[in-house]
Amino acid sequence: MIEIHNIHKSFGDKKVLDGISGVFETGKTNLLLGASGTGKSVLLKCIVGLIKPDIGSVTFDGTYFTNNKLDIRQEIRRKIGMLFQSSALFDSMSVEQNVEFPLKMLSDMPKDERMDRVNFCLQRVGLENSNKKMPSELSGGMKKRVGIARAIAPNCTYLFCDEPNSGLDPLTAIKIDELIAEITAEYGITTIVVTHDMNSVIEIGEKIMFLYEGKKIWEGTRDDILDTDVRELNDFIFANRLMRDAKKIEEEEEEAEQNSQNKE
Ligand SMILES: Nc1ncnc2c1ncn2[C@@H]1O[C@H](COP(=O)(O)OP(=O)(O)OP(=O)(O)O)[C@@H](O)[C@H]1O
Repeated sequence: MIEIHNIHKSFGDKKVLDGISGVFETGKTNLLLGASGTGKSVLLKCIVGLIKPDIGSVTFDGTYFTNNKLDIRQEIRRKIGMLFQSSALFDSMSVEQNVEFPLKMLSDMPKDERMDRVNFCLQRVGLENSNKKMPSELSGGMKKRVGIARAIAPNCTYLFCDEPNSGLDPLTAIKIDELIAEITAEYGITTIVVTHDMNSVIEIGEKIMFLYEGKKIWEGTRDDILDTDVRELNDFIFANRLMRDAKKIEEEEEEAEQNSQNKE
């Protein structure tokens, strides 16, 4: 479980995060949702320690991260897997070498064990026959899969994904979302996904935190998001025509059910 407490961050006189607190649960895909520029990526960077918050703290499974001693922060960092928006694969390395890279850097595993782990992770993401391929030979979806395999290779406890399905077609995007959610549940990882994609919310939003102008103004699950009465969240959700149609169908079904109950 990751807990954040009263996170504030400004750049000059621009306030980006304004006192955000919350809990990201273990074994769940926790979504950080919000429109462009609301501070999602800055919050993610504060959590992983790439940006230091001005005020506030982050705790990983009860251990303070922010402002703690370097060795303790390094130990937590070793448990973090990151999936970047662009996949960020090393172009000059094969698929296998990309996935092996964090094991070489972060562990003293012998070569044969490393290769077992690489093969296991590639198989888990559905890329068992792609070891020797170069990133330039891969589709966008395959690159994301390699990125996921690389993130989980060192047995991460925490997984951070910054807009993991950006640039993918809708079907591939859903597959990547599902893969992240499956791996999260299977290995009991605490996963945080930054997104502004309502499809992701519907597919994998077990726990959602909605940010608006640097504040958390709503949290809940995909099951209750359509019934929210928070105006800013409603505006965000129903800017999408498909979501407006889904809501209309839901209301019509409820009305029909009500009518039939009244008749009985
Ligand atoms: N290093 C920085 N220096 C100054 N301003 C920054 C810095 N990083 C982010 N910002 C500003 O903070 C605000 C929030 O940015 P952030 O990237 O967190 O938004 P976001 O919600 O992730 O948006 P998007 O969905 O478009 O990625 C933006 O106005 C951005 O310009």
